Amino acid sequence: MTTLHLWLRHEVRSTERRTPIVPHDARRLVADGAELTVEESPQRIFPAEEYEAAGARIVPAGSWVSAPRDAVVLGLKELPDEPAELIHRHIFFGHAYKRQPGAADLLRRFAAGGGALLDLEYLVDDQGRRLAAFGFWAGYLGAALAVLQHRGRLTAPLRPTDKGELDETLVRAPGDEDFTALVVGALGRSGRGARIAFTTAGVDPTCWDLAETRDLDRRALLDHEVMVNCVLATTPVPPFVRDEDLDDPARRLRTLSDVTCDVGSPLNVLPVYDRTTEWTDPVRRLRKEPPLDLIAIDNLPSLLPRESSDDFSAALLPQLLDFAVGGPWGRCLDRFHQACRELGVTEEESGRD
Ligand SMILES: NC(=O)c1ccc[n+]([C@@H]2O[C@H](COP(=O)([O-])OP(=O)(O)OC[C@H]3O[C@@H](n4cnc5c(N)ncnc54)[C@H](O)[C@@H]3O)[C@@H](O)[C@H]2O)c1
Repeated sequence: MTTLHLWLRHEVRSTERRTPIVPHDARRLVADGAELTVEESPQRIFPAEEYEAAGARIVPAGSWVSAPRDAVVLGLKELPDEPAELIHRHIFFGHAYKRQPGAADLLRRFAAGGGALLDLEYLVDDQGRRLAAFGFWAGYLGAALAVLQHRGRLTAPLRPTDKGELDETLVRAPGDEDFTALVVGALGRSGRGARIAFTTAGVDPTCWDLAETRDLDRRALLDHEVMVNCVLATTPVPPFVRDEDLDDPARRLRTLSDVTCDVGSPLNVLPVYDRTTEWTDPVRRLRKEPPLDLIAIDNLPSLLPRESSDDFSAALLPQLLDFAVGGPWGRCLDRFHQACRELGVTEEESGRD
């Protein structure tokens, strides 16, 4: 059996402090016989020294481009624009299989170099269930920001924090008024996170999932003052909120937090806005009268980099310890080849399969 050589890369996005493997789990990989190389990274929440103490070799940021060809490069988010040809197997969220902008260009780089994308979004068990995901903390933060906004306590710009500090701001203070809240997609990962954040804030939300939206009671939805959308839509459904609902004088909804952020997609259940909000400006007023504020941040878990990395890494570790040709990684590779075919990207014979 060949030894896995895993190469943890630096993230190019400067606000990305998360990591897919934390030092504690790096130690397990090394103990299991994996060779682990870790790039220095100024913003990663865990310093390189902790990986070194776990048995990893430390190398400069971005040096994966000259890593041995058999190294598997591990990251979370986008690669830099260079090199044009990608010769390695890369594990990260490629966001390239739903015809996103730049998808074909990325796949072409892999095809040109004979490398492959093992997309973390498509690392699934034999039932198709995701094996490692950040959803819980996305929902937790989506609900937490909605509570803070609704109570007039959200300050911008947002900055990464830890759960203890965040929870202190969530605890109900004297003078905080009761409000009604709704979590849609409540049975999923992010829905669970949202429910727990509401509980921390002393709010008992209404919880809806597929059964409750099948015959949507939009009036009941609009009667909630705060709504957090956590659905993972796979087929188009009637929108939960429409433009005309925003103009409805009877609407009680004041704060809308969209964790799903499917803006622009045909599957979008909240087609009432056209762009996400940012850490610098997390809230956008959609209507003045009655007021409605939107929060739609698409990188929520990065606001709790330590907790979200710990959870993600714990889920990914067993898969890395069993990095085999078939199984979940085989399915990832099949999905990569399928995406190349769908986008008309011709792969060279890489002899990798
Ligand atoms: N904003 C962010 O930073 C961020 C981060 C991670 C994930 N996400 C997104 O959050 C969404 C949810 O992710 P997840 O990991 O919680 O998914 P999940 O699959 O664990 O849960 C989704 C839930 O939505 C429910 N659902 C689907 N369609 C529904 C409908 N029409 N009505 C009611 N419920 C419905 C499902 O039954 C399920 O319980 C995804 O779109 C994901 O991409 C956003």
